[in-house]
Amino acid sequence: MPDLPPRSAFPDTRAWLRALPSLPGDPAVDPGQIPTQPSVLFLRWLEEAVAAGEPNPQTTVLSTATSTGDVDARVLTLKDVDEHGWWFSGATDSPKGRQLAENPAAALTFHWPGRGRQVRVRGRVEAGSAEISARDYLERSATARAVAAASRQSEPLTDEAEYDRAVAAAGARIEADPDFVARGWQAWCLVPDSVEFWLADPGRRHQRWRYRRAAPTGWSTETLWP
Ligand SMILES: Cc1cc2nc3c(=O)[nH]c(=O)nc-3n(C[C@H](O)[C@H](O)[C@H](O)COP(=O)(O)O)c2cc1C
Repeated sequence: MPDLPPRSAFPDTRAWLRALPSLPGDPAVDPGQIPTQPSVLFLRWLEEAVAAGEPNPQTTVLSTATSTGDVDARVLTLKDVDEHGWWFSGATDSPKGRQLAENPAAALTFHWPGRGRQVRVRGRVEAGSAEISARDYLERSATARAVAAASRQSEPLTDEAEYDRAVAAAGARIEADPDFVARGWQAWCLVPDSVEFWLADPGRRHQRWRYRRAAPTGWSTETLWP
C-alpha cells in the first residue's frame, strides 16, 4: 500500500483502519456452475491463490473449544486435502491437542485477501493413524523435527538455554536415527459437515455458498445472504 499515508497522519487508529483499502473482488460466479464437491472448489481456489502470489496461501486458522466452551484459535499449515477432509498437524500435548481431545468440534478459516476470498470448513476432527502422523513428521525439515521433538509447546519458557539444549539434544537424536518420530506428533483430519465459500464484490454484493453434507458421500449447496 505505497500511497497510503502513515498511521500518524490520521487523527486516531480508528480513522487509519477505516482508510485502509479492503476487498478486491473477482467477477461474479454463477452458483449453478460450482462443483458438486466442496474439496474440488477449495483446491481450485487454493491453486488460484498460489498463482496470484498470495503469501502463505496454505496457512489457515484452526478454531477449537474446550468442553466447557472456552474458545481458542491459531494459525496452522494445511498439510493435505483428500476424500476424508482437511489435514493439519501438531503436538497432542499442546493446548490445541488437548482441546481437540476433549471436544473434536473445530473450524478452519482460510483467507486469501488478494482475491477477496474466504473459505470456512466446519466439522469434527479425527486423529490420523500413527503411519500418517509419522509420515507428516518425517516430511518436516530436520530443524522442524528437532523443535517439535524438544518443545513443550505453549508452556512458559523461563530459561532460553534450556530450550537450546533440548533442541540440540533432539537434533543429535534425529541425526543418529533419521527415522525417529517424536512421541505425540499427530496428524488430524477435519471431516467437514459444512464448507462455506465467500467471494468479495467491490460493490458489497458479496457472494456466499454453503455446502452441507447431505448423505455419506453427497453434498447439498445453498446460497447465503451476504
Ligand atoms: C504461518 C504459521 C504456520 C504455523 N503452522 C503450524 C503447524 O502446522 N502446526 C502447529 O502446531 N503450529 C503451527 N504454527 C504455530 C501455531 O500458530 C501455534 O503457535 C502453536 O501451534 C501453539 O498453539 P496452541 O497453543 O493453540 O496449541 C504456525 C504458525 C504460523 C504463524
